[in-house]
Amino acid sequence: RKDSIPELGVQTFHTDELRSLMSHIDDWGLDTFRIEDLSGQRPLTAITYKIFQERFLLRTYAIEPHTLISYLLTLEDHYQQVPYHNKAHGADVCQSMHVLLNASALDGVFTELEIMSAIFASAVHDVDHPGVTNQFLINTRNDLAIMYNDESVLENHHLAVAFKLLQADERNIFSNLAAKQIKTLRKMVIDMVLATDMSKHMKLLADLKTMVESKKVTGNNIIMLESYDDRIQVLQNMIHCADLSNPTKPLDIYIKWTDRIMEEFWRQGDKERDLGLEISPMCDRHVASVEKHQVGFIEFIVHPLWETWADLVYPDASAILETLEQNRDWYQARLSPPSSSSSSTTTGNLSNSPTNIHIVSVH
Ligand SMILES: COc1ccc(C2=NN(C(C)C)C(=O)[C@@H]3CC=CC[C@H]23)cc1C#CC(=O)NCc1ccccc1
Ligand SMILES: [Mg+2]
Ligand SMILES: [Zn+2]
Repeated sequence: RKDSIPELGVQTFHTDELRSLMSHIDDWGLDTFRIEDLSGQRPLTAITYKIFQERFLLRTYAIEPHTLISYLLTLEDHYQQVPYHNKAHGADVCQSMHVLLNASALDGVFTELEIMSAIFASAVHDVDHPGVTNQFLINTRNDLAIMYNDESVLENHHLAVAFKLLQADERNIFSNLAAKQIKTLRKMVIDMVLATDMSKHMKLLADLKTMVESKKVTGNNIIMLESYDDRIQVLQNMIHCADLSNPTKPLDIYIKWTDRIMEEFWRQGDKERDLGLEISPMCDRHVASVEKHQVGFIEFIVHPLWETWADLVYPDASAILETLEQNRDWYQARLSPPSSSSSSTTTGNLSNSPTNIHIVSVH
């Protein structure tokens, strides 16, 4: 008996509205929060199912719809209910990767298997995230740090959980792939998820810059990638860009992600305070994070990465880079102290949490 699968993969009382939203699956800035509400709290299943359908991956790899739904629902249930690194973030990175793969500079560059690997890696990349950093797990001698010898502890765990869930027959979406295809997919997914460890950021960016400098394109400006190393390096930077895409989204969406990550950082700070540990940067909710932190994330991490990505796929990511720069200017305008001293008292007592800044900008 085949349980009939709902049209959009999830049970919802808002079929028309959800269908309409999902028709924008190819657009940058899709409102993942709205999809979370309309999909019965199933944003990851709804979004990933739609992308697999849109790219005909079920047909190409003979994936049974109910096997895919069963895997996605279980994967989604293994994302923890933490403020930021939850199923909505997984869904958001998956949809962002889907859009990045559509860059015209990458037209026909990646194989169907590489594309499915990238979508799958994005959907699983933070599964079972406990809402604390690798350093916190290492400092508290957490079992995960012992298990993975302090090396990319979270990212190794996300991968192990994702592949463990595939072992059940009713969830094995890759059961009809050839052995060699499974081997290739597994290696690429591992390489991509491990690349989302922020400690790899500088090396990833340096190699991307080298690639941009020596960029080879075909007649119609399509990037040429000969070796596995070149291909996986681009895919690793894409999932890294997707993971760092919050500041490139429409401002109201970016602010919501910032509110969530700050709450997650502050809860870690609360744990560190209770444990008598030194409180990590940006994690002390009783200290308005110093301005250098606030713009530091965009100035020193997000913008350099997206500027380089935009170079590689020029002009495909120009609008994204433009939004990032507008958002950065918005934050800076609200963080730099006003010139006259008289008004310093009003902004002085506004803690620099994004919500307050938002209120200031509105009123
Ligand atoms: C969405 O904002 C973010 C989203 C994510 C992260 C991440 N940080 N890191 C490292 C760099 C610490 C990670 O390893 C995380 C795991 C993997 C990838 C990136 C993650 C930071 C921010 C921020 C900020 C940030 O300062 N906003 C500006 C700000 C802060 C306070 C008040 C107002 C504004
Ligand atoms: Mg992660
Ligand atoms: Zn992530």
